[in-house]
Amino acid sequence: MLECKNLSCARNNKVLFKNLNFKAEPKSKILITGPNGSGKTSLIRSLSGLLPPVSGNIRYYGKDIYDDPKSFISSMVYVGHKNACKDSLTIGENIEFWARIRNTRESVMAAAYCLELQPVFNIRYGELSAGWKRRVALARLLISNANIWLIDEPFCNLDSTTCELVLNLISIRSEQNGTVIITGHSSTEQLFDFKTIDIRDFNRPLV
Ligand SMILES: Nc1ncnc2c1ncn2[C@@H]1O[C@H](COP(=O)(O)OP(=O)(O)OP(=O)(O)O)[C@@H](O)[C@H]1O
Repeated sequence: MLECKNLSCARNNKVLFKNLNFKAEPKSKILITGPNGSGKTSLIRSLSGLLPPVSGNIRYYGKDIYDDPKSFISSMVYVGHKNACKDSLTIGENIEFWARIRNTRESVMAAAYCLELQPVFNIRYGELSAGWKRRVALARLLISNANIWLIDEPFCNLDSTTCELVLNLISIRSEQNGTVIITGHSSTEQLFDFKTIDIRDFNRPLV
């Protein structure tokens, strides 16, 4: 279980949120929401171990993730705003690159299949449209074997059919004892079964 206790975050001396508490159990899906600039990306980066909070802590099964980052990192996968792919490599080569890091090369074709990437598998990433690029980035989730998926705006640039596809993959991950935390600007009908954390509920000034 991932647990945030009294989490506070500031950027450029501006408090984004304060005393944020939540528990993310296995088999859960959580949506972090709020307006532009409210701190959704900052929160999900904190949860991924990339942005230490100003105060409070994030524990994974009781251990502070910033005390033992190595063991936490192997349990989670983070897909940020940026797709983190190389333009000059093909889709297959990009996915294989991540799979080598995770030691999961056998899952490359399955990941490509789940995200229906076969038609572009041998095309260079730099030549793809924004939506296809996002699909490639999301393949990182599937080659990770991680229990916790942290995804910053997963549906950015995706058409409605692909959104459905990704929502299905998220549901399967959570049903298989996973925890999926995503960010988005608002809750929609499609996300009705996500628990929502609205950053605005925690953005009172620090005193
Ligand atoms: N690397 C950074 N250095 C300094 N300040 C930053 C940095 N990244 C973000 N900020 C500031 O932190 C605040 C929150 O940004 P953040 O990206 O977390 O918000 P957000 O809710 O995800 O926004 P959006 O919906 O626009 O993506 C903003 O005021 C932003 O300017």
